[in-house]
Amino acid sequence: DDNPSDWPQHGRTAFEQRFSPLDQINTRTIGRLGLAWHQDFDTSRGQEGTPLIVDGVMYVTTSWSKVEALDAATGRVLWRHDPAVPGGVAVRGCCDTVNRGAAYWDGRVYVGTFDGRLIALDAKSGRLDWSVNTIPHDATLGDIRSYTIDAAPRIAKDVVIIGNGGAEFGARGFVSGFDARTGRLKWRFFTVPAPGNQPDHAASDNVLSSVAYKTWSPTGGWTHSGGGGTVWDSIVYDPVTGLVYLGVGNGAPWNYKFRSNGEGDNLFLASIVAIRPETGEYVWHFQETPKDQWDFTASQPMMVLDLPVQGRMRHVLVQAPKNGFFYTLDARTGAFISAIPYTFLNWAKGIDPKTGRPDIVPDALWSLTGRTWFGIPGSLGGHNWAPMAYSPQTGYVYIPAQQLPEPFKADDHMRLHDMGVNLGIDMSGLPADPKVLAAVGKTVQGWLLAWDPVAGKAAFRVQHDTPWNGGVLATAGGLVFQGLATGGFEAYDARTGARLYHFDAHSGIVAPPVAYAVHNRQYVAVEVGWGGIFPLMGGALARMRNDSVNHSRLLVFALDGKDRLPADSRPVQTLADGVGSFEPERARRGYVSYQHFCMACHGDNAIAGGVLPDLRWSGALGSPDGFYSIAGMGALKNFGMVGFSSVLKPQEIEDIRQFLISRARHDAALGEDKK
Ligand SMILES: O=C(O)c1cc(C(=O)O)c2c(n1)C(=O)C(=O)c1cc(C(=O)O)[nH]c1-2
Ligand SMILES: [Ca+2]
Repeated sequence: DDNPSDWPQHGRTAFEQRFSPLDQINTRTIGRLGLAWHQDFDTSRGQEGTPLIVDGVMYVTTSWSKVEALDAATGRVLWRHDPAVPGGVAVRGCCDTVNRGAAYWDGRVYVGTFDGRLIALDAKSGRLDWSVNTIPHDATLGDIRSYTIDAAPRIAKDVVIIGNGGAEFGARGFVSGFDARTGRLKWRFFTVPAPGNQPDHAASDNVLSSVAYKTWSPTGGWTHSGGGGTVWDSIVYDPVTGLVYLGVGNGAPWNYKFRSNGEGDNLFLASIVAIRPETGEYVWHFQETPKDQWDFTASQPMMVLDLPVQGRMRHVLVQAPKNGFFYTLDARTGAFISAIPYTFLNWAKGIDPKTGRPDIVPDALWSLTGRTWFGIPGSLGGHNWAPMAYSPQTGYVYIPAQQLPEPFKADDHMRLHDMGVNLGIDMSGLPADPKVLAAVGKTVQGWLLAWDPVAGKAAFRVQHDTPWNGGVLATAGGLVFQGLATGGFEAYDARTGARLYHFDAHSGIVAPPVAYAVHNRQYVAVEVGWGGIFPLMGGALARMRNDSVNHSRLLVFALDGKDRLPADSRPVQTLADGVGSFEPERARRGYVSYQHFCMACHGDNAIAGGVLPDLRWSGALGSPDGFYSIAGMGALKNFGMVGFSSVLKPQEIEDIRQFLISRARHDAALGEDKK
């Protein structure tokens, strides 16, 4: 914390509290806050990056893992680096081609690329120092299917640590540690055992065979799908304990019965695992959600705090994972301290106060009951990846919390596909009936939640219009900053939640703001760009009370800032001329294929959330051949839209086109176009 002007690490300091000690912008001066400068990005997909600021230079990462170095006072571009991620890789990621940020260490900038590389750039020139493939195609990795990187690397003791995503498709989670100078692999830690419990010659060998393997059915589907457990976002290095904490993700596939024959807790899924940065050696683990079948990742951002617990100061690790409980663990030992619901949840009756193990509601085990479970939280969690912040002034943790219920029902004909997601869940989404949508819409909520981690309860909640809001920044000016899904950039009084500032950013914000200073002038910067999984997949829910589109840019605020954004523009979408007709039976079949292969990006039931094309209004709908050239043959592959001819027959792709026409005609009749 020697350098209050900088934001040199992902969560500013190693403890990742996202608190800036700067106070020039404060509850008294906030009325003078204005846009100082902005800078457009050259991509129009989700922006989730945390900018780093070191000695007056800002390092930002954008969608497709691109990197820019800017003069942090003026926005002048110093260098740009495009790692040229092939467009077709987009389809290997569940959740947009986002990137959450770089790591800086000793004159180098480290970035994980969406296609699985870790690159080290010279911080002065942007020149590539080294590049390694973190996902080697060797036998130890089990089924190599869908590994992508969107998380920020972390640095601990001269080791760069990075994981990956992919558990919605099929992946076996692991993290790797590379020598920060040379890029040489030092160790690898797998989070899930090898299919036959054979050694990987990795740091995880002992603990996997002695502890984890017996928590899996030896004949479960995981032996083909990899089991999941991807470390796709949070990794925290704690210099006080010398440990690295890994936030481990969900099971692959989600369906626990298919995955593990309905047996065992499936370690280390949905767990926090502590390892040593020098060797990758296992130290402790804590499983938050045994038998995961709700995508209840423990990969949500973690932070380290020193807090009084029953009158005694403890060095703790806290997390508000998807499953709805706020966890406090002893950082050195992993010992369970508490887990308290931070949002409404219905999957567990409570938590064993000694062990921290949840008492799971039997009906919630949808893969075993065969019945539909209306789960709260749903798979997007009570809190997803958007970072929380802590203010030592108030003692509150500020959580971008949400409520997004979801029906879970087993797919009785589960088989593993080569393309598209592999969840083992019935993929039907919401009906198009506006009455049903309105009813479901009422359950969909978003808040800025000020959580008192000592008292174990909410201090206050700021109600937002929608879920999927941005990450949070707390500052010594007594302020909390957050961007919103609906495009507002807001500042709140950290004590009361009173809104003190609003700026219309013209596009949903999901990224977390940062604060820094150059020449004694304080700035607050945030990446703008609606995206991530919710607007891609969310369908009607993502459009509820929100017409956000993606305009990707960096906004930088300061006192007396005078810059302005160009006029807002939203595309006008109408039924394409000559869109043609459809056969109801073909459209019905097309719906099933659409939900399986297209929905994850273009939205549930063909309603897109403002980032990727809404296919109801696609100009390609009128031409069977044109549509096939894109959806079958991959004419738009360089933009991230691959062809599906290897998994869908031409007539199945034509069924999808007819389904989209049926949806366009239905919704145009409801007056849904032109929005
Ligand atoms: O299981 C995984 O491997 C994995 C990866 C990712 C990712 O890499 O972004 C997400 C998720 N899961 C996930 O469950 C999730 O809700 C999610 C949201 C986002 C996002 O960036 O908006 N990514 C991911
Ligand atoms: Ca997941």
